[in-house]
Amino acid sequence: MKIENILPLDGEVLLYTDFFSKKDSDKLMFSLTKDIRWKQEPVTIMGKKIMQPRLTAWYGDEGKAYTYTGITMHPFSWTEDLIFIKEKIEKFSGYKFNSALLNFYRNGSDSVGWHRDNEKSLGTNPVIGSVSFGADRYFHFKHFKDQKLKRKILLTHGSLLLMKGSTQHWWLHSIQKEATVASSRINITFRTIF
Ligand SMILES: O=C(O)CCC(=O)C(=O)O
Ligand SMILES: [Fe+2]
Repeated sequence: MKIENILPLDGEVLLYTDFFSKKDSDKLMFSLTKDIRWKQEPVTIMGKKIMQPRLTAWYGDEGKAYTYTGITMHPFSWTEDLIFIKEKIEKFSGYKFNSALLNFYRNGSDSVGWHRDNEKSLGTNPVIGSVSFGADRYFHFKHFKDQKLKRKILLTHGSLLLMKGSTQHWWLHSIQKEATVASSRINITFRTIF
C-alpha cells in the first residue's frame, strides 16, 4: 500500500485509515469517553477569558510538565487504553512519544481554531501521531505564507494521521464546526516534549 503525502509542499502528512479495527475502535471510543478526565478549560484570547469549544485532557510520562501560554500543565498518568494506542503507533511508525493531548468534540458545534503545534518544547520538526475515534470530521490545512493554499481530509473512526517534517512550521490546521454532525469524536495527538 502506497500512502501519499496530503501536503503539496513544505511538510509531510500521511493518513492511515482503519489503523485500528472497527471492533477496537468501538471499544476505545466507549472506554475513553467514560474514563478520561475530560474538562472544558478556559483560554485567554486578547485579554478575554473564554471557554474552549471542546473538552480536553493531558496525559503523559510522569514529570513531563508542559508550559503553554504561561500556564504549567501537569499530565495525568497513562491509562491502559492510552498505552495500548501509543504502543501500536510507536511500533508502526518507529517514533516514540512521551505525552498526549486529548480532545473531545461533543458534536459538530465543537471545533479547534487555526493553529500550528509549534511550541518551543516540541522541538524544530515535531512528529505528531494523531488518532481519531467516533464521528468523521474534516481536518483542514492552510499554508501559513500562502493562505489560499489549502487541503482537507476526512479523519475517520480508527484512523491514524502522521504529521512530520516542517509541517508545523508552514501549515496551520483546524477542525471547523460542521452543523450536520450530531455525534461525538475523540482525537488524541501523541507528541514528544523535550
Ligand atoms: O482534533 C484533531 O484532529 C486535531 C486536534 C489538534 O489539532 C490539536 O490538539 O492540536
Ligand atoms: Fe493541532
